Amino acid sequence: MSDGTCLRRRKGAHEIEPKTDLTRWRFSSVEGRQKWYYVASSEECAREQNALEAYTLGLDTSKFFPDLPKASTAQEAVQKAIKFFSGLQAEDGHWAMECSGVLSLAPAILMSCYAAKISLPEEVERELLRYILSKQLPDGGWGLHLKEQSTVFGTTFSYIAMRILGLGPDHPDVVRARINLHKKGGALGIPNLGKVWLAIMNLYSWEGMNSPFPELWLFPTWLPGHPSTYWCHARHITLAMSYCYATRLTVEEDELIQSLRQEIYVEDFSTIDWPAQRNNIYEADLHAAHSWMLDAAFATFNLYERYHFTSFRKQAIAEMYEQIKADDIFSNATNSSPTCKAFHVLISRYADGADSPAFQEHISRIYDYLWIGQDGMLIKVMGSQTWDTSFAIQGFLEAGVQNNPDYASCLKKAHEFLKASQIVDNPPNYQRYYRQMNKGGFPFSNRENDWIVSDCTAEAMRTLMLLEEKCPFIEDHVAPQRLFDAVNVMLNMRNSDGGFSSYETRRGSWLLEIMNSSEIYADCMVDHTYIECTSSVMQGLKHFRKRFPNHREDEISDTLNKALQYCRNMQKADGSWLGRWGVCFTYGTWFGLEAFACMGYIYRGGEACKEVTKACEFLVSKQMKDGGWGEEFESYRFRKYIQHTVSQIHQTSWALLGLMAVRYPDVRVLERGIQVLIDRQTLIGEWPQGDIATAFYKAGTLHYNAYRIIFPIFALARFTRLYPSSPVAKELLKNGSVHAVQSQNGGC
Ligand SMILES: CC(C)=CCC[C@@H](C)[C@H]1CC[C@@]2(C)C3=C(CC[C@]12C)[C@@]1(C)CC[C@H](O)C(C)(C)[C@@H]1CC3
Repeated sequence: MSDGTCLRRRKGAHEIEPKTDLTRWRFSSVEGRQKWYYVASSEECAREQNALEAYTLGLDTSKFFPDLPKASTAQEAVQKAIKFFSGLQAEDGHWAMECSGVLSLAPAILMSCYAAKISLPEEVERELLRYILSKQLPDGGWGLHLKEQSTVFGTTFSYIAMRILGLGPDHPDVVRARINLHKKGGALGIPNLGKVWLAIMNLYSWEGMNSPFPELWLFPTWLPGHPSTYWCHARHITLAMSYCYATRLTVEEDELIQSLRQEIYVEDFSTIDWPAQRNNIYEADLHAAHSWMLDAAFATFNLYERYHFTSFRKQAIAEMYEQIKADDIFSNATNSSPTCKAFHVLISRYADGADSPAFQEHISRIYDYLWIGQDGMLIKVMGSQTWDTSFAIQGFLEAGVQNNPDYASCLKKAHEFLKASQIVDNPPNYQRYYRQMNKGGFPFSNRENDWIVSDCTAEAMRTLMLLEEKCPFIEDHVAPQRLFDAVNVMLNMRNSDGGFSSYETRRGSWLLEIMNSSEIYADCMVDHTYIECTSSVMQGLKHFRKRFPNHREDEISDTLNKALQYCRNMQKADGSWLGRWGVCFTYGTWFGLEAFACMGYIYRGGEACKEVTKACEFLVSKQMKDGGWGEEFESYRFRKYIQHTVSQIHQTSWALLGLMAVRYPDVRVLERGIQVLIDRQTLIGEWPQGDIATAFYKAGTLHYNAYRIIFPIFALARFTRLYPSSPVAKELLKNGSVHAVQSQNGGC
């Protein structure tokens, strides 16, 4: 795939006509809680659509963002981009941009709503259908993510979703999908997570599943393989699936279900040998095969299942319910991920009752995950509110917008938002629920979600500090105690190898990966240590130490030194680092270089330490003919750099940011990259959508709509600040000599 058009199937957004009047959609957000709603045609729209709404929906935005002359320098380009992007800031100060790409999420929510008898507004349903149809592959099927070939999982889920949304079995797209599914042998080859949803929908027998052994939740935590040692996402998905399995939560049979039983299988439903399907997974769906140890464990669990003790089972159900409820309460029913959210909504309906406040709260929180983009409505993989806002502001400040009074209110609002995103207290009795202290941390999305991430904490804390240092007009500063809390939480997240994981400290060992039963994702059982998280925490702590040199001084120094050693240990022989949350070596190497830069390891007098030199050599060796960088998302799966055919805006920005962080001395290299960013900027000041920016767990990809804007802003701004005399930076100095301005304080 060359240019990212894969993100839009059917040759473009507008090939599938919108199913609602797009001008009637409105967006609201309070402290990052996002909500799209439709103003019925019988009602008066209380206000005109704003720039964010019109832009997100793909409507005409010329009255907000008129075409401007093409920028000829980095400075012009960055000013233009900031003017544009500040126009998209939401009313509560954050940037609300799509973070999407997991195609099973909307079908799962739809099945949950179907089973829990929740009716979504008609307009929401119509736009959900548009999105699903827009992602149908030419062969009639769907993958699990935007770059995947069609699979049984993707196709079965989208098929059921289309039927729930009202398309009949003879609709041409449904027919195409069915033919595709039948060619794959029907829905029986669906992986584990899919089997659970089919069983809930009464389309599959619980007998056809390997037992997840729900009693595991009653075992002591020191037992190897206890769920408390899993990565939080693996833990919570296992929890929800085990609860549904243990209670055999199943929707009543109705006409649609009877019909679906005929449609999604090749064989007669009543003749299927269910136990024989437990390990039946279609080849293209399988990304993490069972180990023999897992198969042996399943054989034991399945045997136990036949004779299990009812009293143990009851206790296990009660324990799992308590764990599930705790997450509902802590996360305000948004849960750790939308995958869990779909389960929890349904569990709440069955366990708490249709009229319970808990269930009603769950329904209202479905809207927190709904997002309408140019291809219709989808379920976000998470909101990226805090993350995107932190990087947007870092770029803005690097560009010096604090000196322009026009942006004062934008910066103030962002400051307010970030302040409001910090978690102010630990959840009650959190250790009981295998959580870690989170007081002072920041989430990826917004405070109400309650799940903090190490790098989101570091980036948000640093951004808040930068805002307060650079903007005299921001007076309502964060109390130092809140910054101390952020530092406490980060120090509490140190791993023994010196690095940092994402949500919690690393608990299980690599051995746990052998027991990965997800079948669709690899490397997802443990919260491993990541270069990105480690580097962000280092930059955050380094910045903090400048202002509070005596606060937990020894621990911070020790943490920084050990973290740097971790970075050294993780560097590959070719100088790169493997990034896990962005594609891939380019992303990882950017963070690796920032880590070294913030510790003062930059080029001086044309020389740098060997780690920095090698990393720069690696990046420079990957610079493409046009001056940009481009790496295929498959690099992560194959663990080697795979060259893209087209340079990508986000990767060009990451590579440039890394090189500039360490003051790479050959400015020509930087200028060529910067020129790509200038040339590709559109007339309104944004950049066109490129290829996918994130690959995770070896078999997932994510689409971040903000990355093609925030990272070029950051790179252009850093270039303009560091190399003002480059002819590519500023018009005024066009004839000046080209040299780097060495700064003493590294990239932080
Ligand atoms: C089908 C399934 C399992 C869906 C759930 C997906 C979530 C578990 C994924 C989606 C987005 C995701 C990849 C993300 C992250 C963790 C796992 C997430 C939440 C984190 C927070 C990890 C730390 C990273 O540095 C960064 C902050 C970039 C990402 C953001 C997205």
